[in-house]
Amino acid sequence: MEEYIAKVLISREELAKRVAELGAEITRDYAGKNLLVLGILKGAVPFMSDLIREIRLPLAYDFMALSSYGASTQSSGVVRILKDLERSVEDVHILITEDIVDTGLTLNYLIANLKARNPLSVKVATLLDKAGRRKVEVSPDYNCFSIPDEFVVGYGLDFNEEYRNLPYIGVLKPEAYKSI
Ligand SMILES: O=P(O)(O)OC[C@H]1O[C@H](OP(=O)(O)OP(=O)(O)O)[C@H](O)[C@@H]1O
Ligand code: HPA
Ligand SMILES: [Mg+2]
Repeated sequence: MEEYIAKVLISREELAKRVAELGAEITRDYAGKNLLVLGILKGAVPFMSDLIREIRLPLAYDFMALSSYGASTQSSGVVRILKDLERSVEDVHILITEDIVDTGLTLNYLIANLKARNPLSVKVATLLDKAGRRKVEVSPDYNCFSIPDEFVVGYGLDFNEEYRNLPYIGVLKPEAYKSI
């Protein structure tokens, strides 16, 4: 699997350190609040799983699965909900966890959709922010790492469903794209 990794962008140790810092910040900000951590399947799973164990507060967590509409590889901004929340959110502060904010189209849709359900608040924690690719104005409230416009994999991020289980964030070699 790792023969296709050109370089390690963020090491396992750097990930753990930064996720712990973010967890401490969220612990301070949400003390005394009814917190629902929302994981966006599938990429957010490793980040969310590590982050919730660094948040030293009572919390609930749930998941949503979203899909960009249509067969195009270019996201259209129209998003379908494949799996929704299990209960109403009017009494909770929602913290969305994402692996990456890229064009921002997914998050833009999701925030509007959640706000329409009248939660106490909606904020976003992302592992990676690729701000150079933004198509809509959306900025995460918490971000672990800002990254350049390179296609990254690992720690939840996939290429064609592979590489999600790498324990670090890596950049793919061009051969990886050509081999499929
Ligand atoms: O800012 P955007 O351009 O909208 O891109 C970001 C979204 O794309 C990825 O999800 P993907 O659809 O690949 O699903 P996955 O998490 O199952 O890999 C990622 O996990 C974000 O949800
Ligand atoms: O760089 C990326 N890698 C994997 N999935 C992604 N989804 C948006 N950007 C990326
Ligand atoms: Mg993906």
